[in-house]
Order: sequence, then C-alpha cells, then structure tokens
Amino acid sequence: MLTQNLGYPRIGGQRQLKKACEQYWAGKINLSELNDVARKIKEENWQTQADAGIDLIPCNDFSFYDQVLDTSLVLGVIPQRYAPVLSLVKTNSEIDLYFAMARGYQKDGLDITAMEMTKWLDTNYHYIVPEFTAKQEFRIFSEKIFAEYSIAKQQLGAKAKPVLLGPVSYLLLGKEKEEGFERIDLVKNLVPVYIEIINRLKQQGATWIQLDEPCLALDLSKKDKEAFDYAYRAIANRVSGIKLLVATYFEGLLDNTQLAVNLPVTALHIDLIRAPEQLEEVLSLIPDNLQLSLGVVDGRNVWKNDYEKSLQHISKAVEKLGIDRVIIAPSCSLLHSPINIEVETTIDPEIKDWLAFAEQKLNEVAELKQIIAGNLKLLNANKTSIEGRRASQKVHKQTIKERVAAITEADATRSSAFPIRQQLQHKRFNLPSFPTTTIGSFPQTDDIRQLRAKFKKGELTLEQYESAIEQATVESIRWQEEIGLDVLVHGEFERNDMVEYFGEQLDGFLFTKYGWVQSYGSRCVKPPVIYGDVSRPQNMTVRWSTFAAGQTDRPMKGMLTGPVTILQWSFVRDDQPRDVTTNQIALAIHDEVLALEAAGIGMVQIDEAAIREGLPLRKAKRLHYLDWAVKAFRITASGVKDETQVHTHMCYSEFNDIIEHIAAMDADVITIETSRSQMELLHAFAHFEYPNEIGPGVYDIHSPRVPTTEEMVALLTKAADLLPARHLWVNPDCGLKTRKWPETKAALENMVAAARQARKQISTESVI
Ligand SMILES: CN1c2c(nc(N)[nH]c2=O)NC[C@@H]1CNc1ccc(C(=O)N[C@@H](CCC(=O)N[C@@H](CCC(=O)N[C@@H](CCC(=O)O)C(=O)O)C(=O)O)C(=O)O)cc1
Ligand SMILES: N[C@@H](CCS)C(=O)O
Ligand SMILES: [Zn+2]
Repeated sequence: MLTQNLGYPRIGGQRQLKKACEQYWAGKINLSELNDVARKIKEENWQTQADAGIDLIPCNDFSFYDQVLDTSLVLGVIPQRYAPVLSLVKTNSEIDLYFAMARGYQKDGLDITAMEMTKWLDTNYHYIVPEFTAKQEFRIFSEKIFAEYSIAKQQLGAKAKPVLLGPVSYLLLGKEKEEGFERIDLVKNLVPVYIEIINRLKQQGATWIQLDEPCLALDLSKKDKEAFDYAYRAIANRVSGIKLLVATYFEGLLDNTQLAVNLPVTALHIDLIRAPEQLEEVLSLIPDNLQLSLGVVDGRNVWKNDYEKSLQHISKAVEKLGIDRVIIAPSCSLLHSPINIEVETTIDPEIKDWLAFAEQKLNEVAELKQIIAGNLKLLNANKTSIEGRRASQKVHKQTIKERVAAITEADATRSSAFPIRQQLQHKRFNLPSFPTTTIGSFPQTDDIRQLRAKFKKGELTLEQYESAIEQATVESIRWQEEIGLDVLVHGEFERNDMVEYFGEQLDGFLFTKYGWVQSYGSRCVKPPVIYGDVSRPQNMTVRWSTFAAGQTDRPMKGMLTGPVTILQWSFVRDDQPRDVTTNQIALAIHDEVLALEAAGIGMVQIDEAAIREGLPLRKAKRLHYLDWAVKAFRITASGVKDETQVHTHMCYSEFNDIIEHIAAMDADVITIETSRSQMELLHAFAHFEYPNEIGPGVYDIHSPRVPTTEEMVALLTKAADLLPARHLWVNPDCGLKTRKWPETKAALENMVAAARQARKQISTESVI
C-alpha cells in the first residue's frame, strides 16, 4: 500500500511567498532573491512530506501565483496582447510575462489588462482563466515543470511525483475569447503537447505523474465525456513505462464513474470526504488493473481525521482490490488548508486536540497506513480525541439549538412587500435619482495594518488604537461628503477581514494566529474555525457604525457580513449539516441588524459575496442549497421596520441560473459586480424583471486604473436600457480595501460626476 499527497500549501509558514512577491513587484528584491525564497519553501515542503513518510510527494504544485496560470505558460497559451511585454522585459522575461498575465501591465507606455480571475470550483481560491482562440496553438513554452521535477528528484528520488492540471479540465476551466468554436474541440491539438511533457518527464526519471481532472467529478456533456476518453486513450497510445494517476476531487464521480474507471491510466484518485458513497460504485465497476487512491483525509477542512471511519473505507477497498492496489491520500490538494496547528499557542488545548492542519494531515495519512499494518495504539489515541469532541460541552448549547429549531417562515419575511417599503424608504431618505454609494471598505493601507499589528502585539493601548481608527474613519467621512457621495460608509478600517472580524466576536468560533490560506496571488485569508453552536455575546458593529453615523448628516450604512458568506469563508463543523450552522449564524446577524436599527442606523448592508460560490458543483444539489441559503439571508433581514433599508452585496456573480433565488432574498437594494462584463450580467435581472433596487458596479476595483466619467455614464445608460432607471444606484463593483487612496479618490470623483450626468441625461420616468 502506498501513501501519497496531491499538493501542499506553497505560501510558506510565515507567508514568505506573499512578502517576496510583493517586494519583487515593488522592485525591492530581484529575481534571484525571489527564486531563493521559492526554492526554500519547496525544499522545506518536500522535506516535511518525506519526514511524514509519504511515498509519493507532489512537485510542480508550487506556483508563484496560480497553478492554472502555470499550466497556461507550460502549454504556451499566452494571449496575443502580452506579446509587447515579452519583447520589453528581456532580463526576467518569463516571470515578468507571467505576472503581467496575472496582474496586468501598466508601465513602459503599455496598458495591458490582466487575465480574468475566477473561483477554483467551490473554493475561496481564485485561478487565472485560460483564454482560447479558434486557432489556438499549443507548444511547450515554460520549462518550469521540468526544472522543478529535476530539483525534487535530487531531494526525493523516486518519491517525486510531478503534478499537472489534466488536458480536459484545463480546457473546460478556460474560456473562448472569440465566437465560432468550442474550446473542448481543441483537445486534439492539446493532447500532443501533454504527450511530449509526459515523455520528457519520463526521460528525466519520473515514475509517476499526477494529472488533476476535477471536472471529471462535475456534470459533463456527451462531448466532454468523449474528450476525456479521447485524451487519455491518445496519451496511453503514445506513452509507456510511466504511471499516470488521474485525480478527481470536490465531488463524486456519479454518472461519470464508468468513464473514469475505464480511462487507460495506472491509478484513479477519488474524494471520499465529499462523496463517501461513491466508493461502493467505483469498487463494483473497477477493472482488474486499476489502482485506487482513496481521499480519506479532509483537505478542505481542519478536523482531525476519524480513523475508524477512514479505516472502514480502506478495508472495503483492500478487501476488493488487495493491499497493493490501494493508495491512501488526503481528499484533495492541501493548498486549501492552513499549514501547522502546532504553532498556534493560544488556542484552547481541548479544542486544539480536535484539529489537524496540512502538516498533521500528512501524519494522518501515514498513520492510517501504520494502523493497517497493525499499529492499533494509534487507533486508540485517535478514538479518544474523536469521542472528546463529540461529547464536549464546548460544542453543544441547547438554547441555540432550540432557537434554530423554532424558526418559522414568519421569521424569514419582512412585514410589508417591497413597494410599500420602497415608498417609506424614499420618503425617509429623500435621495436623488441614481444615488451614489460605495460597497464598504476603503484602502487598508500599510499604516492601518501596522496599527492593528502593533495593537495586537500590545505596543498600542486600546484607546490609542481606537483613536487612530476613529481618525481614519472621520477623514474618510469628510472626504465622502466633500466629493458628494449620497450614502456613506464607515470604511471598515477596524476590520482585518470581513469574515474573520465577525469570527473573532462570535461564540462557537475560534481564530488562529498563523492559519493563512492563499486566496489569490499574494493575497491570503485566515478563515476562522466554527467548532460549536454559534451565538452573539454582544454587539459587534454598533460601536463603529454609530460613531461613524454621528459624524455626518447623510445616511450611513451599517455593514455586516451575511451568514452564507461567513459559513463559506470559515472552516465549518463537519458534525452537523451546513444549513443548521448557517441558521445559527443568521440568528446572530439578525440580532445585530436589530441592534443597529435600535441605535438609529437606517440602512444596513448584509454582504453575501459568497452565495454564488456556495452553489453545489452538481446541479441536482443546487435547489436544496438555494432554499436554505436564501432563507438564512431573509432571517437576517426580517424583523426590521419597513423604513429600514436593507442592502446586500455580491461579487463573483454569474446570476443567470439563480436569478429567481436572488430576487427571493428580497433585499431593498442589491449591489453587484457588473463592470467587467459591461453590464452583461444585468440581462438576467432584466429578463426576470427584477423588482427591487439595484446598483450595478460601474467600475472594476481589481485594477488601479481610474475609469473615466464617460465610461461610467455609458454603463449607466446601458443599465437604464435594461432596468427601470428609478431603481438604479451608482457604485463600484466591490469594496476598495485592496486599492490605494490616490486611485480610489480619482475613481470615486469620476463616479459621482457620472451619476450627476446620468441624472441630467437619463429619464427616470420610463417604465421598461
Ligand atoms: C472579498 N474577498 C474575500 C474573500 N475571503 C475573505 N475571507 N475575505 C475577503 O475579503 N474571498 C474572496 C475575496 C478575496 N479577496 C481578498 C482580497 C484581499 C485580501 C487581503 O488583502 N488579504 C490580506 C490579509 C488581510 C488581513 O487579514 N489583514 C490583517 C493582518 C495583516 C497582516 O498581514 N499583518 C502583518 C503585520 C502588519 C504589517 O506590518 O503590515 C502580519 O501579521 O505579519 C489585518 O489587517 O489586521 C493579505 O495581506 O493577504 C484577501 C482576499
Ligand atoms: N463590504 C465588503 C464587501 C466585500 S465583498 C467590502 O467593501 O470590502
Ligand atoms: Zn464584493
């Protein structure tokens, strides 16, 4: 029996990669210094995995920005617009081209946009979307995978296993950039390059190669299935003497089982955390020669593995296949896991004993193998922890369970229908048409972050910290008034993150000091851990919202994160259904909304940025999710007066297939990301005749580029062609925390000017 790992966190225990990349981008270190940091991280990661006793250790799972972008570079899928970058940046050409594709290139007289970024399946990790043209050519461009294997081999010998995104998922996760072709048809041109890569790795000495095919666990068209079959048969015909492992994760194979088990490869990896039920069918259909890798240790969550449960799966597989055809592994790459629980010294020891981060997960894989070999002591120690968590008083709070069980439909319904509320709200706030606002956060500058770091280290008192945050808040309010925004925000300067901030204040959550996980590029998040029943011991945002509201006569939005987003961006309990945990959070946020209202706040925004991301990967499971997710939002917003205006905000919003559910949330105002799609997303709202007010983002906040007033007027005109103009708000796509002040100020000044022009040019009388 072998053990393997599919991928390891690459940011480094102290986020060295983030810091080095940002220094390289700022011109503070050179390429050789950047490469030194990268090499150290890789070598340490390999050593950790070897020390844990893992038999097949991934390499090429390291990436300076994103593994999908790495794949585009290996395959030479470089959009034409980057050609000038290559000719300009002679010295560090490949890495600078790579970063230009990820982040855009605005220097040397060039203004080249970045490639699109989107969520990696249902995770909070973002990948760079490959762009394909009808005549797309593929050729080996980057040598990274070969270089990385070569170093890994020196350190690990035969254990080094190169990892690459497989050809079919690579195509399916990309986008056609022109009309008249389907990207899946490119498979015939693409496969020869994969064959070349595999054969080169074999010549270098590789014995195993892992090809990630997460799309094999999704709903597939007939053509997609044929592409899988074609690709792997073509590869098998031209490649021999090397073992190929196809890795699936995040869902079960379901209707693709027959296809998957019959691919001509050496081994198939399946995720038994997300889809334990698939083992039965896979074992019943598996052909005689296929090895099976069992993903039994959860790569997406932080709980200690329940060995008894895992051993049931392993024993079943061993019984059918024999011990030599079974591999034990985490369910997916450990990229989504924090690195090491041992460095957390302030977590309650009872709860710490229930947790396993990446390093501990490797040990779990190795220990499962030892238990199979007869070391039953390890099993008993594990049983004690698992039992301890199951019965702990820290997890279960009867009053919270009862409150959730008593939720009725009335608890999820506003008192009056939207038209009545709208009238009362218009009277109360008396805003102009095309009211302007922002989404909540203003730049989290180094100064603000250092302030918080000093406060956390005890170098500043609470008074000193709060007084500095107050000053930043007041300055931003004065400035919002000066430029003429209609509805103000407090700026979120007091928040480290829109989820962690609430996790720190809610009971049933714990937060870590170093539990960073990559979100995109150099940006990381520190998801809190929900370990028990959730409640709100005291007000969370009232202090800052009332302070801010007291500084101005204009409406000030209260700013909360919604229950689904808090759930999605936390590590969640695996001992109860997600909807139960979400309802507990919803009740806590509901209480906060009422507290804000009682404190005189007339508008409350409840961000549900992650509601689309939470959508199950398989269509058959979506309706159930949407039902409880929408209801949870409605619980937070219900119980307030008709005159209180509830906003929600969503980014990453492909709404076409879920628009009726978005409407069912019944927020008085929704702000969404639309600018990059040139208002394309609004068609779903128009088609559905979305009844409530809406603020389609008029500028992209992911880039420092300052949009012109004219551009934004043009977008508003487009929006008014699709939706009643009297329902439209004017705002950016999302919060401005990642931006710097100069571009933020310039962009918002232009945005206010655009709204003023729209008021003159666009009639609000028309009924669409
Ligand atoms: C909207 N997005 C979010 C997602 N998930 C979340 N949980 N939160 C989100 O906002 N998913 C989708 C998107 C992803 N987008 C982003 C955008 C920006 C970031 C980001 O900026 N991350 C920061 C870390 C933010 C944070 O927690 N800051 C803390 C700690 C700051 C810190 O690093 N301190 C230093 C010391 C200070 C110093 O010297 O500068 C330290 O500890 O060493 C804070 O502000 O207190 C990042 O830097 O990556 C993430 C996702
Ligand atoms: N209120 C948050 C939403 C981000 S999705 C912000 O402005 O950053
Ligand atoms: Zn957003």
